[in-house]
Amino acid sequence: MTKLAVLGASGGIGQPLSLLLKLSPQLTELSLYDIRLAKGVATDLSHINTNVKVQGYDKDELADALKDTDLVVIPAGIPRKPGMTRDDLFKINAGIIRTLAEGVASYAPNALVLVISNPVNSTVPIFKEVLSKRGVFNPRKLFGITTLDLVRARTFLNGFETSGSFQKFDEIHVIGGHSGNTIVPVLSTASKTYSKIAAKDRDALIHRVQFGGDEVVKAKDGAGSATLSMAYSAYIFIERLLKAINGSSDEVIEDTFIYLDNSILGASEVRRVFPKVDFISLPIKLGKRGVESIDTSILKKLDHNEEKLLNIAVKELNINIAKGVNFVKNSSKAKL
Ligand SMILES: NC(=O)c1ccc[n+]([C@@H]2O[C@H](COP(=O)([O-])OP(=O)(O)OC[C@H]3O[C@@H](n4cnc5c(N)ncnc54)[C@H](O)[C@@H]3O)[C@@H](O)[C@H]2O)c1
Ligand SMILES: O=C(O)C[C@H](O)C(=O)O
Repeated sequence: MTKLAVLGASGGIGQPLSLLLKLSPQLTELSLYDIRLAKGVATDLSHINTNVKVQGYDKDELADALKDTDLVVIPAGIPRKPGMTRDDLFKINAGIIRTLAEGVASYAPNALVLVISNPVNSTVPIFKEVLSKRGVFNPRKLFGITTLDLVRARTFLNGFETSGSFQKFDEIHVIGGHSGNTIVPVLSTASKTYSKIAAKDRDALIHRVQFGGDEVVKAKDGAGSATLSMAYSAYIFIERLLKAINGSSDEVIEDTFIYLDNSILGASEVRRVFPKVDFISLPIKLGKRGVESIDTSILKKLDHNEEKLLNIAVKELNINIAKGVNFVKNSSKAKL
């Protein structure tokens, strides 16, 4: 029995993600929550003859929506319009995430939590701060979803859009954070494909992965950002995480944004390289408890350019993280 709640289930990401989750062979129950339309989306999906039971919940039913959930995935919040950065979403999304984190702390304190809402570099720290304040933070169970960056890197590197051919993926990762310069594609490990690309094309490829979100925002022309590719990315991450928590004997490693708690194997090694960073996306070994350990071997595999990009990323990341942490600290002070 595995129950998953989607918070923000009626949105551009929430709806296709809920559809994919309704097809999941590893879930038994799906709880759809939104401030609008969740019951409609749930009723629609409930007519599909798969084994996942679906229930919708209205604005004032967060407690019921979260009851007995094993996983909570959060795409609630506003998306970008052309000309905006992800950080511009902070003003509105920070408050939404804080409210939902309070809900999770009260009604699903043991659930695994997967945050999609932007700016991820700040919303995940907000979530952590709220759970910590409430005494229920478990560093093995909180994830920022950065899978879309990896999906883009795999697509652009292999020229899938133009060739349309499906090849076996090269061993690549995307580390750092989830916005512009904080996104660090590690493509040099894909030796066969990457070495064939000329240096100027490599720079263009890296830039395209870092700023791929802008392409979609521009093409949607004010109607939002990536939704379908994001739903796909969240779904593949969730399926991998479910496989790991269900005790798969295969090794499950995924790039995801986590808190570097000292109890996690590999965290102190990352902190030796980047003493100030508290959250970062790296290849994470997943297991029954959620985060098992950090695969730090990636840090030794970077080429000179990737090392340079990671140093730039970490500086910006630290600013984004501090913004999230201070938001919760300052709002707690304001309440005193
Ligand atoms: N992590 C990533 O890689 C990634 C990728 C794409 C988009 N995003 C982010 O995901 C978020 C959602 O994007 P979207 O395109 O689905 O937006 P959307 O506006 O289409 O949907 C957001 C949904 O959240 C709901 N919502 C708002 N406040 C809520 C609350 N307090 N509780 C529950 N639901 C609430 C809205 O009613 C809406 O249905 C944005 O912040 C976007 O930037 C992240
Ligand atoms: O670009 C955005 O604002 C949405 C998302 O973070 C993306 O990478 O597509």
